[in-house]
Amino acid sequence: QPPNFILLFADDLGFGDLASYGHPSSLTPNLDKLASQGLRFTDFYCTSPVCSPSRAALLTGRYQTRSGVYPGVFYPGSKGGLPLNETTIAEVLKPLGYATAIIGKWHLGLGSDRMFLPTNQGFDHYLGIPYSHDQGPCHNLTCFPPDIKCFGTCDLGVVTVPLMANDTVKQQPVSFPDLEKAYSDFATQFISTSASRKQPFFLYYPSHHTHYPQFAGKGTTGKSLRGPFGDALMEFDGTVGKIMQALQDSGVHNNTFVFFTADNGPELMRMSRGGNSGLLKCGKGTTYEGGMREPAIAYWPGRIARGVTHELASTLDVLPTFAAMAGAPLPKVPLDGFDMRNILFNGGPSERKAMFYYPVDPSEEYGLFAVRVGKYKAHYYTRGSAQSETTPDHDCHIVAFLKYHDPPLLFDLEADPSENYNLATPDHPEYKDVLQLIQDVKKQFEAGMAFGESQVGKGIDPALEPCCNPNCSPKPSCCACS
Ligand SMILES: O=[N+]([O-])c1ccc(O)c(OS(=O)(=O)O)c1
Ligand SMILES: [Mg+2]
Repeated sequence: QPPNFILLFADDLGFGDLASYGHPSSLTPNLDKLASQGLRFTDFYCTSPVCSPSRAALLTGRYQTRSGVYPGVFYPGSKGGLPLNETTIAEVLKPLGYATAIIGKWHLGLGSDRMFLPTNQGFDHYLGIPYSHDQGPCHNLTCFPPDIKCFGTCDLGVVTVPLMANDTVKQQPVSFPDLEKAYSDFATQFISTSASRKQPFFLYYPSHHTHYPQFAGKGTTGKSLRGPFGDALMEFDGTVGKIMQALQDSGVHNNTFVFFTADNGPELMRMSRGGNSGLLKCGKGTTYEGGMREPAIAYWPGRIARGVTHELASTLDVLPTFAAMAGAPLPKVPLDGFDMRNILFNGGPSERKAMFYYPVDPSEEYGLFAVRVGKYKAHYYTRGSAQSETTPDHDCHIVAFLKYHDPPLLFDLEADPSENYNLATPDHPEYKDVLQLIQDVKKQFEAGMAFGESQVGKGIDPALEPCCNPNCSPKPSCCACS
């Protein structure tokens, strides 16, 4: 019986946000149970410091530069999306008879005729918000019951945030306090239905938590020790617990591989309503470790031994690993991911020897901002980000403009994970060969990188914004159905 797959993907959650990664007040008992009984990664990377590119890489096993999902993120009226000729994990598994479903944040485009939505990308079912939930007016919405409004400002001048069921708008604006229960009900139903049919399944749950503005249902509002951020995180953790319980109740928990990680670093600009990157430098929007290194947990009782691994791994490696476990052929295109089974089942070394860091807006002109080979990381370019503002570290801020480093900054990430002590200085001549090795690896990678046409660069057409009553006027404020 081929294994089932559960892929849990948090939004803007930092390396330091989970209790199992050292946060003192987060309440995440279900994720902590996965961490203590599964394999916890300390050196796991996403491919972009923002959402859409990171999700493209997760679902295709290819850098966002190949699929064209850059620069930045998709908007409600974006014309572009994840090209349909890209093969997603769902499209890899479906031919083997898998039932496939996604609940939560898509953020890989809608486009004309909503052609880029999940039901055209290998997913049988979709229930969720097709982009970030701050990409629509939120000032009048309730984020925490009974009537606490969403904090701060969201995007104005576009439709309010819709809940989609497949390619139909089911609710607009979405009811945030009821949303997570809708997701967990859908997830548990999908699991029990697939199990009763003895059909292998793939459930992808890209949660909106803990992206700004935080929200939660009555189950966790005011219940955490960490304020609104902690309540949202606790709700996400609760859904993870319900999914794990559903696997148990359906008797498939011993034949299901559960993998958890997150899309990019925390939005430090939100201060206590933002995530935390632990001892890593900076956060979202930057190619410092805080923007790209993510919490990650692999769980499969009886097959994956509990423990911690320091092996290098990435969201790029999820597709090849799921394919190998299911016995599915790989897409016949250049892939940037590696099969992680040796790490997972044998506690052995990773096939991945390097990690390549692109900024929010990758270009062929500047190329890679940073490269990690083994324990060493070289920064060729550094730049701060508005999304990593308010921290004491000025390198993270928007005024830290693009800076070219020759020689590159060099850090030993085992001795100095916070990237404090640059080794590429005249009084460290012993690192010359390390720098040369990294330079060679960078050159080889970039020689094989062919940039696909920018999908985000295709621009925006307000008529493409999802509206539940399309003939209404005036747009976009008339798009509302309960
Ligand atoms: O980079 N951005 O311009 C951007 C815009 C809106 C978001 O909601 C966002 O957050 S993200 O979607 O989680 O990356 C990022
Ligand atoms: Mg995000």
